Amino acid sequence: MRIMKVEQGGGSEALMAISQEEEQSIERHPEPADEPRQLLTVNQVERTFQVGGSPLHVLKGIQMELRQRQLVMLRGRSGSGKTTLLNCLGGLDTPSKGEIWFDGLPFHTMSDDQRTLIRRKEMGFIFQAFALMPLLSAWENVELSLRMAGVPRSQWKERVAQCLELVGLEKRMHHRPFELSGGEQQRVAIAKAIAHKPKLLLADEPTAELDTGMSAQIMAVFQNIIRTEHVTICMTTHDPTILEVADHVYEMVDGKFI
Ligand SMILES: Nc1ncnc2c1ncn2[C@@H]1O[C@H](COP(=O)(O)OP(=O)(O)OP(=O)(O)O)[C@@H](O)[C@H]1O
Repeated sequence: MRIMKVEQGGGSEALMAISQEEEQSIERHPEPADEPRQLLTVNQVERTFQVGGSPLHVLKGIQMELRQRQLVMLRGRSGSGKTTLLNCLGGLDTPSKGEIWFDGLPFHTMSDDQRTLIRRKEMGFIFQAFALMPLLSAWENVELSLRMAGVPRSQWKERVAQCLELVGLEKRMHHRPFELSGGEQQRVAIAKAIAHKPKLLLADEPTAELDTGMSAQIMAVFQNIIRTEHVTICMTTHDPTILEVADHVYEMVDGKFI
């Protein structure tokens, strides 16, 4: 049995026990070598919430796939279900029906602890709930992410410098969030989310608070990290001006893709 730290909303941490047997019981089911490489497959996913005693069907049979090194966008009106889907993809929530396969792992049948383990090692998040720590510098924020992911301390310095450079913040490394612009803060959030070399980066409205110029810069950073870090990015957006850089756009209306 070992004890690990897990993130909670608002950046706080909790201790969670993960048994060795549980770690070992996570079996991957790799795809046959002759098929194209998919990172994530979503099969007929539904998510229903109970609200005031009645069911609210938020996801109504979602079918999608993410391949390695793709930039995929989920677009749709407020309330269409984008965040709910992103939460399911990241294992923060589980579907009521259907399957989610992440890199050969059946996310839909795994325990919360198993999903937490995979999430910490193989996914990065740019969500409000995983926002920057306000009293820590850009450098310390990225370092914290490596500490949380269990990366050996000896690797921190080089990796933090590399990530801040990747997002173009090498000259602002020691600034704290309130000393940075909105776009720069978002770049720290990106550096923090990719520091532990995840396979999948999930971002909920990463350009929502930014003007057109800054949004374009963030998209350029995304394209850069796909090229250099070989990560797959899935993000939600309302912004029609950034859609052209996506490899694929899923349009969501009332819990379904159209
Ligand atoms: N835990 C929950 N319990 C009950 N209803 C929920 C829950 N989470 C989401 N919903 C409902 O599901 C619907 C879709 O919400 P969701 O946040 O996924 O939409 P969205 O497309 O991301 O919207 P926005 O663009 O405004 O963020 C909303 O009507 C919301 O109220």
